[in-house]
Amino acid sequence: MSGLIQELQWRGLIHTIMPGTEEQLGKEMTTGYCGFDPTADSLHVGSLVPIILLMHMQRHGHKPIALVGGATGMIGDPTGKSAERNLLDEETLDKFIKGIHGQLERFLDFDESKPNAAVMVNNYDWMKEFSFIDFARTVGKHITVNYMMAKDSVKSRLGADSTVGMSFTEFTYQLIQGYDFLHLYKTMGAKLQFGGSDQWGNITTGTELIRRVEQGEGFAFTCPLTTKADGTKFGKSEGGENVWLDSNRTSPYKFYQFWLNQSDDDSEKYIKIYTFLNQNEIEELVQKHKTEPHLRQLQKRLAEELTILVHGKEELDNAIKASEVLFGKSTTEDLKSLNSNTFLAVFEGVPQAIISKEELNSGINIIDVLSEKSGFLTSKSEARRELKSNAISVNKEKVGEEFNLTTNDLLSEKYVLLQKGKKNYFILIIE
Ligand SMILES: N[C@@H](Cc1ccc(O)cc1)C(=O)O
Repeated sequence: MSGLIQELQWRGLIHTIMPGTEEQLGKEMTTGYCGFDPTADSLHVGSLVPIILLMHMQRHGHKPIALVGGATGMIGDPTGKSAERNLLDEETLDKFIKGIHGQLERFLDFDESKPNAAVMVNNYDWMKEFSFIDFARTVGKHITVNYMMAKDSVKSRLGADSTVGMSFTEFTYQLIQGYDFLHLYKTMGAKLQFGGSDQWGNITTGTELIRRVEQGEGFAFTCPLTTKADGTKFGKSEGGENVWLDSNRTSPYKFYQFWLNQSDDDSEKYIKIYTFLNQNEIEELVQKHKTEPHLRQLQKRLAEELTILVHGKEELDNAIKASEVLFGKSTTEDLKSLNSNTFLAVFEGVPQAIISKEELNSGINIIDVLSEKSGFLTSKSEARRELKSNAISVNKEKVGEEFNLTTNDLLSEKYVLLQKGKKNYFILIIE
């Protein structure tokens, strides 16, 4: 039961903590919650820390509630935003809620026979029947505008340097999140809320409401927002795209690579934050890493643990296999085992040409394939020369001048991988 805060502290997961929170957690099984607004149909790596916090809670015997913000998603959290956001339409929101719900489910234990079974709620369920008049009378009356205006999320939009101002809609956001905490306190006995450090303002509006309406006490802590040693933004791939938890948006291979590419400094910090390895295991790993940094053991372990956590063991194995394909240690069989998404992710940026299926049916000689059909090599004579010197592979297998490419050579029924020497790749897409 106890020890949760201590553990979060050495992992670097505590930013601010409300007095009494550690005592509360040491005293009894505590119900605590964290909310996720549906701003896309998938969560991205930025949401992993709150998810992991929910998991730590449950591992320490407390009861986690994951809240999906169906109602708050309709308003839009102004926290950290310098300008008013566009409202999402209901159909889009519905899709987003479903996506996020399905993802959160995977990380927690919902087995109701256990006292600390996780629970998933959607704040739309209690907000949808709340009339404006009721809300204004029963919630709004307890919080002054002066109090609300003192929050950073509001202050930054009222100052002289803000040209955009803030709508009444976004201004009310903190009251809705605050009411969630009050509602969960009353109906499910939730005494704790946590989130990223930027959520402190919204969370304390909740503890304030609990105090004023119920004469009760709510507790809270926040975790630091993940930063990178080089100052760039955490959560983007090499190409600058978001790294999502949904494998259709970010392939497990890319996800694996994202963690593998972290710097030494960052991975030393992240291994504590993002994995469940204990202090001894981590210290040992860090020591090993310091003596042989070129082996990138920290990065590898980080990438392994997270890929398993988010995508499972099978996808981790695929991701490792895919990573080896690019570095030449793999066979045709390994290449064939990649699914189409992973194949494209591994060979992202490799030049491509399209060939029609009919043409391939009767077979095309490799010299033509390499030269005029693809443009991979500049001429037939260059193709002959490279083939003679044994430099050309098709799907990782060396071929000679007599080789004919046919539909039997397709990977994922669609691709052929051409290679000259070690590192020059070319992809044929057959349509
Ligand atoms: N405001 C939180 C999400 C949230 C919504 C409702 C809550 O009750 C709690 C948290 C965020 O943007 O990350």
